[in-house]
Amino acid sequence: MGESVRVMISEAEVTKRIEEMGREISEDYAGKQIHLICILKGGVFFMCELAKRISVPVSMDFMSVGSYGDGTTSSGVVRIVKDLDESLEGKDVLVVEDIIDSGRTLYYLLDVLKKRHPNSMKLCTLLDKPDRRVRDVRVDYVGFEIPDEFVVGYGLDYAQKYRNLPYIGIVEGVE
Ligand SMILES: O=P(O)(O)OC[C@H]1O[C@H](OP(=O)(O)OP(=O)(O)O)[C@H](O)[C@@H]1O
Ligand code: HPA
Ligand SMILES: [Mg+2]
Repeated sequence: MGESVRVMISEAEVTKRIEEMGREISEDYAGKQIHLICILKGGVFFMCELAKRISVPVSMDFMSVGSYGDGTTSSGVVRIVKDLDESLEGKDVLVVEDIIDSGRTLYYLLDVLKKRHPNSMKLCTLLDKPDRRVRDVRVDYVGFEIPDEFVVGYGLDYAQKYRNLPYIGIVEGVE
């Protein structure tokens, strides 16, 4: 059987939820500036859509942390592929992710970022897959809680494919 993608969360549903999250975040950070940190590559679509719906001033930086390679399970070894350009000293940092799955990526990353003395640090993810958690990570903003399925689209890949799908889908017909 060939590989195919079935829609799990439609483009309209994702857009509506991101609008709500943008409003909630803007209220919570009223009077402040948010330093958004995008975790590449998966976080990029969500971060762009979210940033457009935040009404307080934002600055942005990008970091790439890899552990999945081309498979559907994490290797468990997290490494920084590209570090941030700017210091976090005194900033109100909001880390933006596409998905929290085992929690390994964020567990490692939050530990690294906390040591850089931000004024505050919160975590925002489009998708949360709690059934697969092996590391405890406190998430402040969650778009959707999803079941234990390997998903693609909206930044999420399977072997680097499908990131550009405008919805969240389930890959079928793969190991
Ligand atoms: O909670 P975890 O089990 O650690 O999984 C979540 C992480 O894995 C994916 O990134 P990946 O390492 O595949 O890099 P990518 O964003 O470039 O695809 C995803 O974008 C998250 O960053
Ligand atoms: O379900 C997933 N899909 C794509 N990439 C991922 N990285 C962690 N979990 C996933
Ligand atoms: Mg990936």
